[in-house]
Amino acid sequence: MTETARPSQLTAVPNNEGVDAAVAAARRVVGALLHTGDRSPVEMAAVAAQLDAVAQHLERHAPTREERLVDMWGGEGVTRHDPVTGPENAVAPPLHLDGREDGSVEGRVTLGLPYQGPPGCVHGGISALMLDHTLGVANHWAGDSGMTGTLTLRYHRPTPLFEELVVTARQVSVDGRKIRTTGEITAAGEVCVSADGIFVNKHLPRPR
Ligand SMILES: CCCCCCCC/C=C\CCCCCCCC(=O)SCCNC(=O)CCNC(=O)[C@H](O)C(C)(C)COP(=O)(O)OP(=O)(O)OC[C@H]1O[C@@H](n2cnc3c(N)ncnc32)[C@H](O)[C@@H]1OP(=O)(O)O
Repeated sequence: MTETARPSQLTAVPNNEGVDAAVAAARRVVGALLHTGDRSPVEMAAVAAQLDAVAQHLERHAPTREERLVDMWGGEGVTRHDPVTGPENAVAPPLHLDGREDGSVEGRVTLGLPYQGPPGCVHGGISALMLDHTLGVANHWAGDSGMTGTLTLRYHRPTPLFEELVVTARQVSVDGRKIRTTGEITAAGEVCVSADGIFVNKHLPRPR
């Protein structure tokens, strides 16, 4: 058998239509607003009015929050709305994750200005968010999963914006309800952040 692992998609594939397309446009707006700022000839009051009109239109036609929560947690929809990979979530970078035959998961992402912490670098909380989620998905891929109990991070070097990051995670052990999972973010082959997590096998009921 060769070394080549057959990747398996662990994140919802964007539809490029419907809400996914609107969310992709919204992400672009968030990036463009931050990039443009107030030192430009753009009439921001007009931009604000346009965006408010869009928000009002959406809110008028939205189901109740309870209905939407049931919808979100139905079927295989669980990866469509999370804040890391979800194509329906404008806050998500989004990171795309694949499962590997060796039991690990891997994703690639390039982050822009909305995720900045130190100058030109990724905010540490964003790195923590991506690692928490990726470790959680690695647990699903391995077969035993749970909620994050303790997540320990080591920030080895600043994580660059505008460069491809590789986020990886793997389940290390299962001891009763306690699951140990590790992961890291690398840039150009160098480890920027490493994570060591204890997850506890517990799942909250899905809204019905
Ligand atoms: C295209 C389709 C693809 C399909 C495939 C899709 C796959 C992917 C799908 C979906 C991926 C989703 C990925 C999500 C990832 C993100 C995860 C989160 O963000 S979770 C939110 C943050 N975490 C919380 O809010 C927890 C809050 N805390 C609690 O609820 C409890 O404290 C909990 C559950 C952590 C523990 O409570 P107890 O009562 O169940 O635990 P006790 O019975 O006391 O302890 C059991 C054992 O665990 C240890 N333990 C308990 N708490 C611990 C802790 N906080 N840290 C470490 N160990 C702990 C204890 O020492 C004990 O160990 P001893 O058996 O004695 O050895």
